[in-house]
Amino acid sequence: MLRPADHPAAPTGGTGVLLVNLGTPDAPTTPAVRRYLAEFLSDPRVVEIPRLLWQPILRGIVLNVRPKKSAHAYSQVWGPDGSPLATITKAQAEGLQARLGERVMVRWGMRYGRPALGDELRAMKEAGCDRILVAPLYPQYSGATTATVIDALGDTLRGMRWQPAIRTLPPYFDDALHIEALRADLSRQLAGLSFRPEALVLSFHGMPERTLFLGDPYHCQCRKTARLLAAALAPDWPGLRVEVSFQSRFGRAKWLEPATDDVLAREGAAGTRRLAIAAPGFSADCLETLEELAIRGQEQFAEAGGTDYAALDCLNTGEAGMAMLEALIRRELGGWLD
Ligand SMILES: C=CC1=C(C)c2cc3[nH]c(cc4nc(cc5[nH]c(cc1n2)c(C)c5CCC(=O)O)C(CCC(=O)O)=C4C)c(C)c3C=C
Ligand SMILES: [Fe+2]
Ligand SMILES: [Fe+2]
Repeated sequence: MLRPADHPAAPTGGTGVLLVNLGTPDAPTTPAVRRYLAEFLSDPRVVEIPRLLWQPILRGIVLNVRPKKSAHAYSQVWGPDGSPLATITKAQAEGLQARLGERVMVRWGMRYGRPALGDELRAMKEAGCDRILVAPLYPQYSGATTATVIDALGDTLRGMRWQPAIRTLPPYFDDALHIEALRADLSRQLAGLSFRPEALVLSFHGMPERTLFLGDPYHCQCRKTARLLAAALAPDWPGLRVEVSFQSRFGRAKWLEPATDDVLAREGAAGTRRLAIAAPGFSADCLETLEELAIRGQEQFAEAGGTDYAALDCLNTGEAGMAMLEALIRRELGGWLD
């Protein structure tokens, strides 16, 4: 038994911020994507089909078919430092560290794959953080994203004898700071295009439609972000028509509509020739924006008759997005910064 004098000297008194995003494979290869999808798609928050029914489908079909297709898609967007989602999230953490200064420790972690958010949280506690703000980088709340980060956080805390105090960043879908960051960043990008778009499509990640009827606020929060952003853009972009769509459908169930690929085809068929698309639900560019919107979206719109197409960047590490992140986090840290 330890006497007080023998007690290991644990550093204390520190404040930490842990940025969390979804996660991504370690490599754009079929085995790495299979490992990642096995973890991601086994989360009952993500696929809400009873385990005994879903696991045989996942192991017997999905994980034999999808990883090869997805690995090809990842290989088209993979950068010199790895997956864009990981590279950008890391750069956001470094940028935030520089903005907040050395009194706060900023780290980043992923819900699925590496670096695992639980490992990061434990490392922060061991380094002396006894107050930690966990910030899921999802502007809109959904059970499949925000809630599952909090679940994993709870699992990690359950394994700790001496837990840090925890705060979590609330969803910021309608926060004036967020809408202003999106307005400023998208305006800057629209002004830099070589053409003037007739329409701006705001594409959000989809969800099974039944989650809306079960009370998940995701759909309404996406709609509200879009409505506020459209109103904020209107003075500088008169006549720019703003449309909302939902991308990345998965499986056979009905997903939120309208689907992004249908909207692009419909716009082209209706005579729209110049179109821009943005993804205000994603805090960092990733497979879903760089491959699905920038590459496949362009093909879909061109096939439908469109001539000019631009997939705009997410907030990433731009000034508008980083200033927003700093302000949201300073506000949430409040007295922890004193
Ligand atoms: C049932 C399946 C899925 C649900 C529900 C879902 C919700 C959801 N996802 C994001 C954000 C991202 N998803 C990303 C990739 C991705 N999503 C699914 C499936 C569901 N997502 C799959 C199978 C994949 C992997 C790629 C593929 O095989 O198509 C990503 C990008 C990850 C990356 O590595 O770049 C993000 C980000 C949200 C916000 C959301 C619900 C609101
Ligand atoms: Fe997804
Ligand atoms: Fe809604």
